[in-house]
This record gives sequence, C-alpha cells and structure tokens, in this order.
Amino acid sequence: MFVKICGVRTATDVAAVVESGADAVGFVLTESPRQVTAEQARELAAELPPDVLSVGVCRGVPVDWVRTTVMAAGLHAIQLHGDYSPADFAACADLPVRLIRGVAGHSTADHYCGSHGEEILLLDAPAPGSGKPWDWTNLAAEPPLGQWMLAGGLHPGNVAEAISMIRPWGVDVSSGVETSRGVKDPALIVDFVRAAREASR
Ligand SMILES: O=C(O)c1ccccc1NCC(=O)[C@H](O)[C@H](O)COP(=O)(O)O
Repeated sequence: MFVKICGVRTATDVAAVVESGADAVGFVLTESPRQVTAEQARELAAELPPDVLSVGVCRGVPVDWVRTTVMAAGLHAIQLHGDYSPADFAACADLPVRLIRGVAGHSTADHYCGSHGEEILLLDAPAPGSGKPWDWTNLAAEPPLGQWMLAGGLHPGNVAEAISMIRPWGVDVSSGVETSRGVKDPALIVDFVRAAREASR
C-alpha cells in the first residue's frame, strides 16, 4: 500500500512523515492554505530520506510554470491536479521526475492510469484538499486499471474500511491528518499510515 501525505508545510510535519513511514509527501506549490514556495519545498524535501517520494502538487497553472518550479524545488515527482491534458503530461515527459495525475473521481471506473501518460492516477474529491469524501463505493466492483490512489475525505478512522472495500494501489490524505485547515497533526499522520498498512496486510 503506497501512502502519500499531502500538504506538508513545516519541518515538524516532515519529521512526522518520516516517523510514520509514509511513502510520499506532497508539497502544494499553487494556491491553497497549504501552499509553499519552491524554496520552502526544497528545504523541507532535503530533510526526507531518499526513498520517500517528494511530490510537487500543482493546480490551475501553466505547465511551463510547473516544470520550472518543480525543478527549482528539486522534487521527485509532479502531481498535475485537475484539468490537464495528455499534451500537458507529454510536455513534462522529458523531465527526470515521476508523473501523477489527480482528477475528480467518479463512482464508475471511467479513468485508467496511464491514459494521459502518467505513472500514478489519483482519484480525488471534486474539491481537492477539502476533506470532503465522495462516493467511491462502486469502484469496488470495477476498479480502475493500474497504479491508482484513492483520496478525498480519508482519515485514520475510515482509511482501513476504504482499503478493504476498494483495494486501491495507494491512498492519499491531507485534511484527515490536520487539526485545522493546513495544520498537520503528527499523531494523526502516524495513525493514518499505521491504519493503512494494517488494512493492506
Ligand atoms: O490539498 C490542497 O490544498 C490542494 C490544493 C490544490 C490542488 C491539490 C490539493 N491537494 C491534492 C491532494 O493530493 C490531497 O491530498 C487530496 O486532495 C486529498 O485531500 P483531503 O480530502 O483533504 O484529504
């Protein structure tokens, strides 16, 4: 089970992620209560072990800006979130990074990983980072193909049930490990990763 903690903003958050054993960390580089600059992302990512994937999360900005900013931050992966085309993904294909496509999910499997050239597909709520769940129940019968992650309203108390029901390749969380918008809780990060790992055994 691949576990990503998104919207990390402080050195304390990073330390909690490392302690939790999560696989990936998302740094939101565009408008959000969790937004960090490329320089901040670079400094925070430098505190991560090399096997933890550092992801630059971008929404609603031109792909040229994404390329420049993620490279300046020295991150391992780009998450293009929302209305990005296959051409946008192709425009990043020459970079030494992994590509993640974040989209609003549907309760039927009309998405598949790789359709835009991405390595990982993230099926999320319509409002990313809102903490609001969406109806993913029908995915159990017809899950997407490939490496896909479930996100949107997950938290330590429901991630095990979601994994048992849907069997995604990975899970992603932001609000569910926060005490208030943009403020991560180290204990919730550890609880979330533990619950996800136990459910996928
Ligand atoms: O988290 C944000 O603020 C955000 C802003 C703009 C684009 C994407 C954003 N987050 C993407 C993520 O990967 C979140 O972890 C995902 O939406 C789940 O969020 P939540 O429902 O709050 O757990």
